[in-house]
This record gives sequence, C-alpha cells and structure tokens, in this order.
Amino acid sequence: MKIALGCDHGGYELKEFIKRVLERLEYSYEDFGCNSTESCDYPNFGAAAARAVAEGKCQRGIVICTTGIGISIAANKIKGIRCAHCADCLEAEMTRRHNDANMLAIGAGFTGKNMAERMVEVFLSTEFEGGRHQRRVDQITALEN
Ligand SMILES: O=C(CO)[C@H](O)[C@H](O)[C@H](O)COP(=O)(O)O
Repeated sequence: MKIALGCDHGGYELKEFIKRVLERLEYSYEDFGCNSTESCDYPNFGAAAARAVAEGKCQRGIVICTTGIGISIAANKIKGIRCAHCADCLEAEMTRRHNDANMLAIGAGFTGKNMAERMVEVFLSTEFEGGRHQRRVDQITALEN
C-alpha cells in the first residue's frame, strides 16, 4: 500500500516523523510537500495528496496542518476522497471501519508524535466493515454527482 503525504508549514515536522513511522511499518509513500517550516498555504498540498489517492496512484493519504482541519477540508474537495480529521486512535479506527476513509488528517498543534504514530498504525491496518456502512458510503459518493 502506497501512502500520499501532504502538509503545510504547521504540519511539516510531524510529516517528517510520520515518514519514519511508515518506513518502520514498511509502507511506501509519496511526499507531495511542503518541504520546510516556511509559511505556505495548505490547500494545494492537501489537494495534491488527495488527487494521488483519487487517481489510484496511492491507496491512502495522510495530511497534516496545525489543526488538521483546513487541509482536511481541502482534501475533501477532491472527488472520491473521504478525508477524516481524527484526534485519537478510536476515531482513526472507526472512520476506517464505518466510513472507509481513504485519508487521515492530523492536527500537529494538538496531536503529539506518540498519538500520531498510533493513529497512523490503526488507520492503515483497519479494514472497512462494509454491510450497512457500504450503503452510507455509497450515499456520500452520490452526493458528489
Ligand atoms: O487550516 C488550518 C486551520 O484550520 C491550519 O491549521 C493551518 O495550518 C493554519 O491556518 C496556518 O496558520 P498560520 O498562522 O499561517 O500558521
């Protein structure tokens, strides 16, 4: 599974940490920037990672800004993306099980490295349950058209 990464300046350091986590877990990744803590704008980086997921070049995405909110809003503008802003492991697990979320958004100003590492692990290893949840995901998809 290949993971698309995106961030703004507020998420840069946590994104670099998450790269090491992904290497330890033996996931490949593609980094869509940004590439420093210099101030920049999150929409382009969130959308670039989201497009890679929507186009199937990557199977999941992880995006990070200071709150995780702005970059999740941007990612969710891309058709086919279900980007969940999560702050703990249960949210990261539930959004996989129930929403088949294909992107995780993290707020680096609020979520520490330890929690982020555990969220990434559970997000990438939890399967979608399908069943009644598939019907609801289909309804979300229908809203895009
Ligand atoms: O979009 C956000 C808030 O919802 C992100 O947290 C951004 O990182 C933040 O807005 C950036 O703000 P800054 O003052 O330019 O660092």
